[in-house]
Amino acid sequence: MTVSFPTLRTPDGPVPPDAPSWNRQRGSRMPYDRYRPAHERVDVPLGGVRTWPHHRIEQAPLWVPVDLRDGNQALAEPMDPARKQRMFDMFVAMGFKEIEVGYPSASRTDFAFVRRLAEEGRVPDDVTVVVFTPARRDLIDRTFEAIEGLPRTVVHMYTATAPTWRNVVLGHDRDELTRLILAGGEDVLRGAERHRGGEVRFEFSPEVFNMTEPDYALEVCDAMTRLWDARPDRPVIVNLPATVEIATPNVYADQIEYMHRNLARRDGVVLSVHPHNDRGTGVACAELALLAGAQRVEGCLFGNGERTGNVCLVTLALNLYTQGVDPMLDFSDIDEIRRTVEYCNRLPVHERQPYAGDLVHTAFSGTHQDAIKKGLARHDAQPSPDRAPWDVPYLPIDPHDLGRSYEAVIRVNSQSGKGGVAYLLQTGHGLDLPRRMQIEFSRAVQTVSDEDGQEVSAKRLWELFEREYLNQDAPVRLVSHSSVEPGDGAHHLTIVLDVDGTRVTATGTGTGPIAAFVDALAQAGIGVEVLDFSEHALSEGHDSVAAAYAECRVNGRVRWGAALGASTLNASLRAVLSAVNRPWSGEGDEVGVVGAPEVLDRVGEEEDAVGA
Ligand SMILES: CC(=O)SCCNC(=O)CCNC(=O)[C@H](O)C(C)(C)COP(=O)(O)OP(=O)(O)OC[C@H]1O[C@@H](n2cnc3c(N)ncnc32)[C@H](O)[C@@H]1OP(=O)(O)O
Ligand SMILES: CC(C)C(=O)C(=O)O
Ligand SMILES: [Mg+2]
Repeated sequence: MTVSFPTLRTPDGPVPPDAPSWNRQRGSRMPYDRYRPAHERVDVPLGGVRTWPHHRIEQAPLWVPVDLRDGNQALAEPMDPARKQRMFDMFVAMGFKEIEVGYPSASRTDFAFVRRLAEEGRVPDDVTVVVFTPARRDLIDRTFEAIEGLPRTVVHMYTATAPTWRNVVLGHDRDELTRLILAGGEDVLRGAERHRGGEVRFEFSPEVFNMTEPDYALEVCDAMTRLWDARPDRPVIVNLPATVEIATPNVYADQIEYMHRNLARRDGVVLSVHPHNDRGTGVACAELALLAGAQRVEGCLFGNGERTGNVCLVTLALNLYTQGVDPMLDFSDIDEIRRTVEYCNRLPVHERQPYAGDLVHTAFSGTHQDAIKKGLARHDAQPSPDRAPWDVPYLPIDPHDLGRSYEAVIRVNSQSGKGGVAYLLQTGHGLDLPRRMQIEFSRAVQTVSDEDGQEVSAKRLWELFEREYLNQDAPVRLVSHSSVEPGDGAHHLTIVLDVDGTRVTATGTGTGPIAAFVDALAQAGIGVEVLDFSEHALSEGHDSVAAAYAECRVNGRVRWGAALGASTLNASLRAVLSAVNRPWSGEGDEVGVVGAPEVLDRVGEEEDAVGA
């Protein structure tokens, strides 16, 4: 069936003449030619001489969350003071040492929040707050009013420097804009001289740095570090934003390396980056920028921020962590961090958000589940699993490290296989199903999930297991049994059965209790052959003591039975009956006599009877 989408036009332009035969894509009628490639919009420095591809990130940069300013200004409902305070306190608890707390000249709420930090002494001794201002005297003065009494502050001044902003927004050519920026810088200097209280340092951002001519960005930044007398003992932060992402991350890296190599007073400069995520590559930009010489990264938790957001600091820091580099931040309760950010921003964190989304440690698909189950089993077999090297397939990080349990790691739907099903029964109920039984049961589960198209919850999975194997309304039930071992190697077992409401007593003999049971069943007219058998004690915390599984041939059909029991013997006998009783479709399905059975009183030697 062809479905029509009336507003769409299947591309019907020519197939490019040089297209290979395996690619039949045609030209679209989208007006892509309205857009220009990055290399036509900005000069890209460093062609052929870049060094960043050869570097590695071996230590965490200085992380600076800008959620309380850049993130906040992007919210339909900006944070109220309580929300701001809660986020600030969380940043402190996580280990951030430099925190941008707002744009105090922008609103009364921002101003009041900074005042509260100052007046109530809420900034710990080792934390520096950053406040943001444009290069306008009235707003700079107001900014200094806000920080009066704060122990350590960075005053962060910004002005857009790219041609479109110069021409369209600010109406200044390069020289005029440099003068405006330097005038702002002087106002900041004066504010700092008059400032009563603790230390003030300076930060300058040429907004839209990534679209600014490299020589002009360099000229303006050098002018600012000269004006502010950048020195190693009182460094100036030069923050180079990709305010709107327009290029692949390698271009940003080239731009950062160019500045890193050419900035004057480099040892008096903290080189900072501030990527946004318009192309979805904010994280890549930040990482490549670190390779290129950046020392400080501004971003927001879970990537809040204007449009597609700021670079996500959680992803960046945990990317380092999974390389064995200390992120110098604490993520050991990622869900608490996520809840706090969701509360403050009134925005949900996506289920697929790296490291923190609800689904990111979850596997639905069968082969992934199988691999994870095997990987976790191997991992847990090591002496101290919590400290052991992590190498579990499909899980780039141990969810435990983030305060998560393994419970959500495996979830079952129609894409799942035996591994996931077995894992859930094992973790939820302590059952260790034999491999062929896993295969059999997962088919039953798949039939159900295929039919209703939905996820099979752990509760539903257990109901299915009970229905398949532990059914109490079965036609043949074991009422009682008593066994005797006279010492001649033989085992004698007397059983009382309830067969469709009729009591039947029978006695059997065999080399072990199961063989004797099978013999007794045969005497009672029930033919069954036990092909494989296993049992185990349930893991701690489960009420019953034993689980038993029996693979049986009944009426020429092979199927598994299972039972839980207060004793191993009880569970074992009822596991055999479970196989006898299980409903299945097909011909000649009644329970019937098949002659004297040959019984195996052993575990796991049979070849795969059900198929892999
Ligand atoms: C990439 C970024 O995130 S930059 C930060 C952006 N954040 C915000 O804007 C949030 C807070 N801002 C605000 O609340 C307001 O913009 C205020 C209170 C700061 C200023 O408000 P207003 O005085 O009404 O000015 P408005 O918002 O219209 O700003 C535009 C004016 O500032 C000028 N301007 C813009 N950026 C800068 C700058 N960095 N330095 C100096 N002047 C600037 C513009 O040229 C324009 O001037 P004009 O009115 O002479 O044409
Ligand atoms: C650092 C400032 C100017 C900013 O938020 C940006 O450019 O994105
Ligand atoms: Mg920004």
